[in-house]
Amino acid sequence: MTTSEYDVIVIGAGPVGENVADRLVQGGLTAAIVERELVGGECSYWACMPTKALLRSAAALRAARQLPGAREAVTGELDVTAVLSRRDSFASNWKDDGQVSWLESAGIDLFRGQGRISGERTVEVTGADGTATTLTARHAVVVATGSSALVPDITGLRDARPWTSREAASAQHVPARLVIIGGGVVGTEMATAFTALGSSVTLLARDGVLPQAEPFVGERVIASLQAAGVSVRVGAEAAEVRRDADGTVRVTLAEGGQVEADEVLVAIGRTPNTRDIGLDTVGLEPGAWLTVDEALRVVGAGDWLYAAGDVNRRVLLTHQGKYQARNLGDAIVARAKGEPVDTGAWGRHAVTADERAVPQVVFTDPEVASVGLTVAAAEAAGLRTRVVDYDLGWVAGSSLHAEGYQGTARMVVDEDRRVIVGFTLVGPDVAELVHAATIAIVGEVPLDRLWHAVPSFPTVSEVWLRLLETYGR
Ligand SMILES: Cc1cc2nc3c(=O)[nH]c(=O)nc-3n(C[C@H](O)[C@H](O)[C@H](O)COP(=O)(O)OP(=O)(O)OC[C@H]3O[C@@H](n4cnc5c(N)ncnc54)[C@H](O)[C@@H]3O)c2cc1C
Ligand SMILES: NC(=O)c1ccc[n+]([C@@H]2O[C@H](COP(=O)([O-])OP(=O)(O)OC[C@H]3O[C@@H](n4cnc5c(N)ncnc54)[C@H](O)[C@@H]3O)[C@@H](O)[C@H]2O)c1
Repeated sequence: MTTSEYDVIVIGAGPVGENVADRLVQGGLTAAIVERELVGGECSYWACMPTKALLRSAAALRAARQLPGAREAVTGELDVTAVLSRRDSFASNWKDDGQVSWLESAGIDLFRGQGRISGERTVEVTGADGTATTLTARHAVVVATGSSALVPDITGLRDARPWTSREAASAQHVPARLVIIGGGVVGTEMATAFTALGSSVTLLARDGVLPQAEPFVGERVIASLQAAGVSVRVGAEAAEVRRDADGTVRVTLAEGGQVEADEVLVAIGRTPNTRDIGLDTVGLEPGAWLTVDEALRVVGAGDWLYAAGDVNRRVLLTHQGKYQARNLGDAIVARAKGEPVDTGAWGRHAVTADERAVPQVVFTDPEVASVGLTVAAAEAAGLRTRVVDYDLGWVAGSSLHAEGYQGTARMVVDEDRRVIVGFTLVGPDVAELVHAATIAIVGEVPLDRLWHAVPSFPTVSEVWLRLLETYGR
């Protein structure tokens, strides 16, 4: 067994772990990172990147088909082999050489293997060949071990060899029939992708489609999925799953009836990767999400253990995890150097945006882009709100962008402060519009000042002016 000492040890080299380590080294500390699979984590190989690659070509084709002139030039169908091959390259063919080189260039030491906390400021790494290395940290240990797909206890499901998001994102063939359990982000994105790739898709959305979003979002996505041929079963619950000897999967529904498919994808949320990371050695419960305070310190574990990214359950998104990583990395550096740390609201080391301004884009057809609070969330937070909706199809830029453009924008205003606290867009290509709303919310820009932020004509962004006009001056 060998022992090495670093200022900080990071467990998990996903996007969050990598960014924490980078900030630490840029701040002058030494950092070791421990990874048991591929450097780059879920996002690079089985989540964000490959799924968006699966979706993008079909989206471009749809966009061309919505425009006279371009439409006539599209004479063929989606080339599924080319899409899968492009997806493979976006997943770096499931090899992490590029990310390993980046770690080297950033001055971060990589230890491959399962990392387990084995006491205060100590992490033991067990390599694939059984070799053990003990790492000790002068200042802190950061857990950034992420999350995995949650597979529920539905009778027969595990024996039916279900797909999780991993198998969907890395699929090497397109099943003729796909049944998806869960109407959330993974369920709707994968229904969009696989129906475009040629699968006959059934979506079992027990709790509705994208139920966390503004209600008009689910309505529009359901309509569009149905128009694309997806069978959307709102309220349907899978009670039993069986795979026949010939490979056919049969999902029996709680309300009666059966859906037959070639593959079943489970997309009902995530579970934290904390089962085997030595939490018991520091008095914490293995398998639980790690609860953190405003400084991202793990509650109940002393002042040396931090958790960032999916594993702390604050926000399960790459960009928000990386935001936590940057601010946490800088805070650890500041503490190590005896410099002041500011975790007060919007402070340099705070993660205030996690509560007030989380942007998310769902790459369905149409796209959904939102930031901040929904009306329901704003009211639950006790805010006196005014809601302004605008039909994106009425904006000159939208009608130029696509024939028969359909979409909606909603602005939620805190009436007491006259600032925007929530913004939701649904419509073709709205993804790139949401950052303006993020800036307005984070900057707490008063509505009176927003009248001076003039959107270019004729762009879809002119919806900002229309929303202000509808709100009134
Ligand atoms: C299908 C899908 C699509 C998604 N699309 C998007 C998207 O478009 N945009 C977006 O913002 N988010 C998206 N997400 C969410 C995003 O993938 C996660 O929020 C992000 O990956 C979290 O990063 P992380 O670093 O916290 O964890 P992870 O990416 O899960 O990385 C954790 C790393 O830790 C390693 N690890 C775990 N335990 C140990 C251990 N004991 N020892 C050593 N190593 C360990 C793992 O192998 C892994 O490499 C998507 C998620 C899914 C499932
Ligand atoms: N574009 C993106 O930003 C993107 C894309 C994919 C995933 N993600 C992230 O990955 C995470 C996981 O996505 P997800 O879709 O698995 O989770 P999710 O929480 O978005 O959706 C899961 C859905 O399944 C439903 N559900 C829960 N238990 C169920 C059960 N037993 N039977 C049927 N339905 C059930 C829930 O009500 C929910 O609507 C999300 O938190 C999301 O932020 C992000």
